[in-house]
Amino acid sequence: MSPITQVLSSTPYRDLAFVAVAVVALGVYYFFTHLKRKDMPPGPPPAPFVGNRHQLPKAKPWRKFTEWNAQYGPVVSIYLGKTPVIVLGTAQAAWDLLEKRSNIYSSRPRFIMSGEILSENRRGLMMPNNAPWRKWRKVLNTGFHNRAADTYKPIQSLESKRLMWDLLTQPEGFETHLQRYAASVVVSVTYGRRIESLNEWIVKENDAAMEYLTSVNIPGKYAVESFPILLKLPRWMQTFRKEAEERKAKDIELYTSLVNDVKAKMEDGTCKPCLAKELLEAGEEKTGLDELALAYACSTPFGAGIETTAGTMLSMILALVHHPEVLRKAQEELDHVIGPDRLPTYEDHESLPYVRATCNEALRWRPVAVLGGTPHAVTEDDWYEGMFIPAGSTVFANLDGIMRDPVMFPDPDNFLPERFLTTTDPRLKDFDLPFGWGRRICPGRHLSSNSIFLLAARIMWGFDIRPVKGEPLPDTWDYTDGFNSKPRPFRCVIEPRSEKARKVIEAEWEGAKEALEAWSW
Ligand code: HEM
Repeated sequence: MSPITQVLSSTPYRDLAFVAVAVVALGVYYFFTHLKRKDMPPGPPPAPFVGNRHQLPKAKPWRKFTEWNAQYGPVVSIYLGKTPVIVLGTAQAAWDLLEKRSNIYSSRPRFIMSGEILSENRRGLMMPNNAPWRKWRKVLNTGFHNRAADTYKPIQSLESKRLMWDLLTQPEGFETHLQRYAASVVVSVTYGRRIESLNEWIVKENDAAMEYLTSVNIPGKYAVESFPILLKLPRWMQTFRKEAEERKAKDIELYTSLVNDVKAKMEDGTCKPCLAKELLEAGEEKTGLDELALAYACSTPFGAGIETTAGTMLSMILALVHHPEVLRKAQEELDHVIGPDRLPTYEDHESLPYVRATCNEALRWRPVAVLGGTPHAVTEDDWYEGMFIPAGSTVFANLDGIMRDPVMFPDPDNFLPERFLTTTDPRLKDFDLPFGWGRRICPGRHLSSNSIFLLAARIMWGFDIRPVKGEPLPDTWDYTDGFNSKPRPFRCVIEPRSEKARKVIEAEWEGAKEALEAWSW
């Protein structure tokens, strides 16, 4: 042993050497992080290795994002572990980057457990911007673009009559009724079959698949998300795969059996228009999707279209409980345009500007996709207003903050449909901000806008909505956690506005029953 080695191996010197190495390593880490961060958007200083993770609350992280945007500006950068994260806090920043530079801002961060292992890269929502995603996206765009969405107006209208009946006969269950409506529309437009109750197997099985998907998506739950090198271990050592692969087998069985049912219905000539039918008729050559990819594509709306639509309607009801003046104005418009003898229809859309503004305001006041949906990822280094955004950054468009930006929406916490009537900003007139940006914009936006308009018009036409007498008003900030945030259960009174309204609702439901039969399997 050399004299130097001898000295260093004695205990006090060994400890000192260890501390010295640690200090130098930290110094190097800080130097390089600072160098990289120096030009990046401002934000709270990250801690070594964990970044800003410890500063983010486990529940409702978007509230912290909104605070940071208020403190540091419309574009903020933080670190989650070693991944740079960009938080956009104004619509302008989101438009400039996600819309105008959509060619490099439309990818996704890597989802190893949920996207790669559980879904074999077949769930488009989590796919990066690559050729399979573009095929998947084309199929959904074709299935639900503006005119294609019109195909589904009849089933939406029939289901809304069922909803009106449910509200008439069992008003306290309004949350379940909205959820059932949204689930039935989604299952009808994908597989051509409606659902009568949330207890049906098709809902339960799909719910189980979604629940598992959400459960594996929790940051920090699996070491492999932070250390992808674990994927290089021999397969038998990758124990984290086992449960997810078992679930994958069940998902595949469920999704293919649902498409096989549609095939059988097509053969006996009784299949209703739906996404699965359209894709099967087009064939693999046109869609570019093999059987399994097709089955996964058809499963998409179940995860993306139920909570979002029902959650927005719940926010609207909560807002109306607090703002009787809005309900009164909408009812004045409905009485004037529709009168007492019939339900509003899609044809009344252009004649009901205040109802339309109320729908926009519900989408703005409490955006259900509160973090702007699944985060985007940027694929090339970029500069924006003098700030450096490195390739590989995760990008959140924080709708919570964007929708409460006082410059774009003065008095943002107020529920004010009028803001959409008096605006001269074309981007508010054609309000698709709640549905995201660029190539990732929500493909279900026409379908869900059609639902929200018809439900809002019919419910406000037929019912009075009030707080429960003697109870405090429900809390307007008591919302669920998760990527989709909706009001936690609350109570209110929902009553028919008149005897005449009750009669119309009963008669419409009687008339709808037979037509709905054709959608029941
Ligand atoms: C009120 C109802 C809805 C709202 C507020 C909403 C909102 C959003 C938002 C904000 C995004 C993220 C966009 C982005 O990444 O920039 C999104 C994506 C998506 N939405 Fe919706 N959505 C709704 C209903 C629906 C419905 C009914 C469907 C299905 C028919 C649907 C299917 C999807 C899909 C598949 C994506 C992912 C697109 C992709 O990754 O390329 N959504 N939605």
